[in-house]
Amino acid sequence: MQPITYRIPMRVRFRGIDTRYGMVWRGPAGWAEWSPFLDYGGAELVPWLRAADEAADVGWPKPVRDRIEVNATVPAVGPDRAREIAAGSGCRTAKVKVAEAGQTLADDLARVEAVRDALGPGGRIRVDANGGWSVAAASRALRELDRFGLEYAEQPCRTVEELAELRRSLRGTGILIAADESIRRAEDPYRVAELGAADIAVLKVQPLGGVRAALRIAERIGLPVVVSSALETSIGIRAGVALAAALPELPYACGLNTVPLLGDDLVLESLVADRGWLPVTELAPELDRLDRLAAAPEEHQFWQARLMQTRLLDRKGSR
Ligand SMILES: O=C(O)CCC(=O)c1ccccc1C(=O)O
Ligand SMILES: [Mg+2]
Repeated sequence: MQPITYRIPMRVRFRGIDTRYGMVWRGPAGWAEWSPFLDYGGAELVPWLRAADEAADVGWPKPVRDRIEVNATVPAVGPDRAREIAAGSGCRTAKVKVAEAGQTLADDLARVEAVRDALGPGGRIRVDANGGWSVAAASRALRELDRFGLEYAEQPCRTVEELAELRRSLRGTGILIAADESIRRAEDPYRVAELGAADIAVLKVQPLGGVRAALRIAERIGLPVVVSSALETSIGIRAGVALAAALPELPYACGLNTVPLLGDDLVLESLVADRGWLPVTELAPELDRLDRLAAAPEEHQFWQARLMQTRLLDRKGSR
């Protein structure tokens, strides 16, 4: 079938995005989503396309579990909204965005404190700085935030070298480091492990080229893995669920509960956590939702051209 372009407003602005766009189509094996962010381009889009082709043409590897524990995702909002999101999610684990441009450590401390209050002492809190801190700023901020008990800090600094330096400086504090951008936007995802830059690897299906490609990285990287979303609709989240379901070990909750950040969804039974868990089940878009959420004709034309260019790059690269 011809790919359809969707357009879904975000409920909360996230990563500078307030409208999410992407394409979905059905192939012999099932439904696929291709939704590279608009700030990605060129050859960077090829793995995102391979992930969609896998979903449409091949389907999922064999699952070893039938449900996936997930974290609530708390954007860089004020403490009251943060408390509501964490408490309302039903999850035992929350991931809190920190180091947002224009905000201060005091904002991060208030947000994390509110989330600790919502989850209680048995809850787990991880923070994600998206590379927003220098080594010195991260070292100070993480020690202060750890008053509220941190499970780990995701991408506290931008580069692999900085992560390695920070991780050495935090030795003895028990604060763990997870790498996200240093894996998904890196030439070489294994440098993180080679340089001792992280304790945990965050893996996302679309930027890494599909479920099987991510499984191979998980196997080689030798670190515990957290599967996380790229803000997809339930169709794309299903691929993350397939990866999480197929990993031999899954010691941490996954970052796959991001459908609540979208204002709408393409399926009727959305992949939204029920008491902290996502089921491993099949799903398909509803035709009237595809109609209602269809992007404007000029937006669809842009995405068709983007898809065609990426297919050409994919063929060139694999020759
Ligand atoms: O991990 C989660 O809880 C949600 C996924 C998430 O945070 C995310 C979603 C889209 C783009 C980047 C990120 C990120 O982890 O930085
Ligand atoms: Mg991240």
